[in-house]
Amino acid sequence: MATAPAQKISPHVIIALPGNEAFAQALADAGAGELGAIETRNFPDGETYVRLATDVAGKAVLLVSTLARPDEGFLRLVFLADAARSLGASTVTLVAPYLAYMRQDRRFQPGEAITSRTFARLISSSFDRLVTVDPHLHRYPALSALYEIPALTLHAAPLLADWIAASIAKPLVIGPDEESEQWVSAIAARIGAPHAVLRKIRHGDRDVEIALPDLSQWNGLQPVLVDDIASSGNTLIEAASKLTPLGFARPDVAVVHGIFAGDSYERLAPLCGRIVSSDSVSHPTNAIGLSGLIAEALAAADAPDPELVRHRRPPEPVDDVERAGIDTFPASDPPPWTGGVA
Ligand SMILES: O=P(O)(O)OC[C@H]1O[C@@H](O)[C@H](O)[C@@H]1O
Repeated sequence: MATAPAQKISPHVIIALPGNEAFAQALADAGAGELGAIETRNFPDGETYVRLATDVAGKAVLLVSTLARPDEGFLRLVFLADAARSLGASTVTLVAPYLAYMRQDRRFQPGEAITSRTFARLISSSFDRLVTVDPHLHRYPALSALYEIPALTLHAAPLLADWIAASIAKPLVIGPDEESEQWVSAIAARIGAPHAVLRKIRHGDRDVEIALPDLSQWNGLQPVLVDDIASSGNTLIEAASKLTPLGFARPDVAVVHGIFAGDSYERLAPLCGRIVSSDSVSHPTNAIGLSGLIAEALAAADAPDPELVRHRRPPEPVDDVERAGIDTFPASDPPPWTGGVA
């Protein structure tokens, strides 16, 4: 998998949330720090148990968790962040290669929750810093408009561009909607290829309509659809299905966040040539590694950061009972409350 090289070593403790072990390992391999360990499970009543199995006192902790299915692991994430803080971590950074809850960014219907705001507030109250890649900034100009903590916003467009340049002869870079103009123009400029942007009308969560401008001047080029997210996949499916009747070859697809919910990948694949994604969300299409990009950005950000210092909450007093519980029982000898809540 292609990935950008890291420049410097950062002394972080990298802790993977379940399902993020490969990404955390890649971050460690890219020089972002050393892996730490956790123990986590569910009590019989469904509540979440977490334990930091690595000493984090005085250390800068990276909690690595893609947020592709945020509702499933959110409590575990904030429990771990809180545990790290209360056990004396110097900073707790959320590394979320895919950042969830960015698309409900206004009230589309009366009475709706603007979940992007609520989610940002919850994350901001648990972490000192956020690192993410291509968050879906549509109506927000930047994450700072939403998040109360410093946020490193990284961009995968150069990596996607390099994949296209290395893999596709004579590409025509196509964005499926106006929002994608920002990525496709940057990618096309980097590789010296033409680009076009389609028009999308969204009728519902899974219902989109795509209209094409006149693309006849590009006949003979290999279309490559580029987007930030494939969720229901219907944006890409609609776009791909409109191109071949015009005489284009089946388009290749390069997407940053390949969520590919449900059977979307199975429905999209027959319409396309190659489909690749970054490893922000684990999926068989992963071909573009983000760990080097993130490790490099973290190393740069480790230079003294007045913003981070200003936002950092004071260390919390360590709870004696909690420390006794952690210190008294070795990992092989679980504490007496292991069986669940009395
Ligand atoms: O059509 P699906 O895959 O559900 O949703 C992804 C699309 O919806 C937009 O917000 C994204 O930028 C992308 O174009």
